[in-house]
Amino acid sequence: MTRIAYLGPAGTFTEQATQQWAPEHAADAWPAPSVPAAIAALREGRVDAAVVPFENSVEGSVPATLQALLEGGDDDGVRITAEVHVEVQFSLLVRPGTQLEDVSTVASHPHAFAQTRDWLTTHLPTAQQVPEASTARAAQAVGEGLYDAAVAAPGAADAYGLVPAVEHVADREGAVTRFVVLRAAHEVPAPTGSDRTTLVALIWQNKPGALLELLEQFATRGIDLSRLESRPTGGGLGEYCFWIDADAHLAEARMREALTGLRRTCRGVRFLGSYPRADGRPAAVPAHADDEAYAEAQRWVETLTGG
Ligand SMILES: O=C(O)C(=O)C[C@]1(C(=O)O)C=C[C@@H](O)C=C1
Repeated sequence: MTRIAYLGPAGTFTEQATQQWAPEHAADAWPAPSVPAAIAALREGRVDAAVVPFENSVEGSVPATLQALLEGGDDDGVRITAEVHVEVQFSLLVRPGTQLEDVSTVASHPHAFAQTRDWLTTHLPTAQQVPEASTARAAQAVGEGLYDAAVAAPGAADAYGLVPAVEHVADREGAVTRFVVLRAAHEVPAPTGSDRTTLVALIWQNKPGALLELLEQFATRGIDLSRLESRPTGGGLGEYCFWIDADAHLAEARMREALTGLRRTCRGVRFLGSYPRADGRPAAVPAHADDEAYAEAQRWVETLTGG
């Protein structure tokens, strides 16, 4: 039995991701009130896995998740072990009988507001927007009479006795949110040939070429990057760290070499996991960068002293 924490309450997109990832355990999963609470439950051993939102194809990364992951210090053993993609659709949910013209307060998750901004500006220009911890928490609060409407997943309506006033309120159809499954104790799943590694690198400030040097660690080893994002460290204006998704696995020689290069040249490196890609796209490994090429080169170096 795998005990899972997810960003709750019931009816979030994160719950959908949990059902997709572990259908057999999802019914018993714990709906955490926030992303930090889900990750804290994992760190404290109260659950075996935590499912949290990571980034969205329209609005980008989820700051609460990135921040909570970094709070683990140098290495608390928390690892991303899987990713799940969920297509997100939004409805405007209300209590039965509420008309659109009666709506003066709308609640939702900030990422959901960002994805329905144009619709809300056009159709509810004077309504007050209230951020909540999740879309389902917003729907629950509407059910409790705290707000008039919630922007949430269509499926959240049933859980809280609501009905859709309007369906499909997203500004862009086909948006996808990427969720990650976290586990503790340094767990790294075996390579599959379609893997990603997530890292955070802190470069030396005011060092010309520091970012180029960071990128070179991957480029010279034939590793494709699928994501590179600079985010403030919180330590002062102008202090940034880089979030990196690299298309390679820790078990591969090219990735291990890149990590040693980062360790030597950066101010700090945080390894957050190697795990299978949700889309299953096979990694393109140049011939000069596969494990055999590294092994052959190593054997050659050893012959140089006549050994
Ligand atoms: O509030 C939810 O339902 C969530 O699962 C969180 C979340 C997010 O953090 O981006 C997930 C998907 C949507 O993009 C909006 C909200």
